[in-house]
Amino acid sequence: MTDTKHRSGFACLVGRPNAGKSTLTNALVGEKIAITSSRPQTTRHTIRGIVHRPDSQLVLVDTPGLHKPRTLLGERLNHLVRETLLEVDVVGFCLPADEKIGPGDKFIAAELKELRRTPVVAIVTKSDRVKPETLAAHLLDVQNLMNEADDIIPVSAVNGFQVDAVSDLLMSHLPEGPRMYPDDELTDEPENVMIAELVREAALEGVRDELPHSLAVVVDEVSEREGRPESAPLLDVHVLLYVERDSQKAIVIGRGGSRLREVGTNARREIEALLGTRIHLDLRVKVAKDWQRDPKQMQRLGF
Ligand SMILES: Nc1nc2c(ncn2[C@@H]2O[C@H](COP(=O)(O)OP(=O)(O)OP(=O)(O)O)[C@@H](O)[C@H]2O)c(=O)[nH]1
Repeated sequence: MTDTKHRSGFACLVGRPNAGKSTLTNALVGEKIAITSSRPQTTRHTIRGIVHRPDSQLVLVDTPGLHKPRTLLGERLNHLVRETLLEVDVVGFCLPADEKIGPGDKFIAAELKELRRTPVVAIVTKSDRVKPETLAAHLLDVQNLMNEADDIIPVSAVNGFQVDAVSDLLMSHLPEGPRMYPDDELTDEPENVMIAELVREAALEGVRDELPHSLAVVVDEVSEREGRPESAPLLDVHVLLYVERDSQKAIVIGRGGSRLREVGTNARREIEALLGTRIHLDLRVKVAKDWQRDPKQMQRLGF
């Protein structure tokens, strides 16, 4: 390549719930920062990961699933997604290889066509889940869905197939520009938001009901424990989990508090890895009635 100019800019991944956006973000960035879960729609906050190369820097904005709004929360998410789409240099449209193109994908494709100026790369995710001939047929379907000028690329975030190629392709659409972040920066998401996401992820694990939409997690306070030796600091992290109904509170807490203890243990491990220091994690579950439909409560909970 003769082009040695440095490039930098923003990309965001869109796609219907469960399309593999968070997992791909992690694979591109190479460290766990976005939250993955087998439940749809767990990524509420815009989380940025940064891919560093000697000649380019790609800032990834991981957006919540673009979908038809069901509640006030859904409407706000979509507004956030649209704003993000207009601000970035390139959009990666994730379509899982193991599912046929559906109304959700068509809805997003139509939204993307409205963008006009922003280039779109169609990323066919989870390619490890299908046979080559199924993948080939799927790529043709995706091509028919997209504009002629759009790039199409298959990838697997799980076995690493073409992950670097996806970075290259996204980076090729970035404008010339200097580095925007230091090399060791992986995300500029405030730590508290990441802590809240890790607790949320742990609390949703294995819960087989409508909880995902009803659980909001807020970090109340983080403080350094006094009187600890300098070589072994301890952080006290107080986190509030808001649910909408008493019945959901019971689910989160579990019999005799057993489930909440397990959530705490799992989340603590992740948060300690994130912060690189030992923590004491204090979890409280509260009921905020119908918070999803109440703009004031939503604001308080950070939406
Ligand atoms: N086999 C395989 N599974 C994948 C791959 N990428 C994602 N998955 C799985 O697909 C599921 C959904 O992945 P996520 O990354 O959470 O999807 P998402 O699009 O961020 O989902 P939302 O947050 O709901 O919008 C998870 O169970 C992942 O483990 C892949 O490349 N191969």
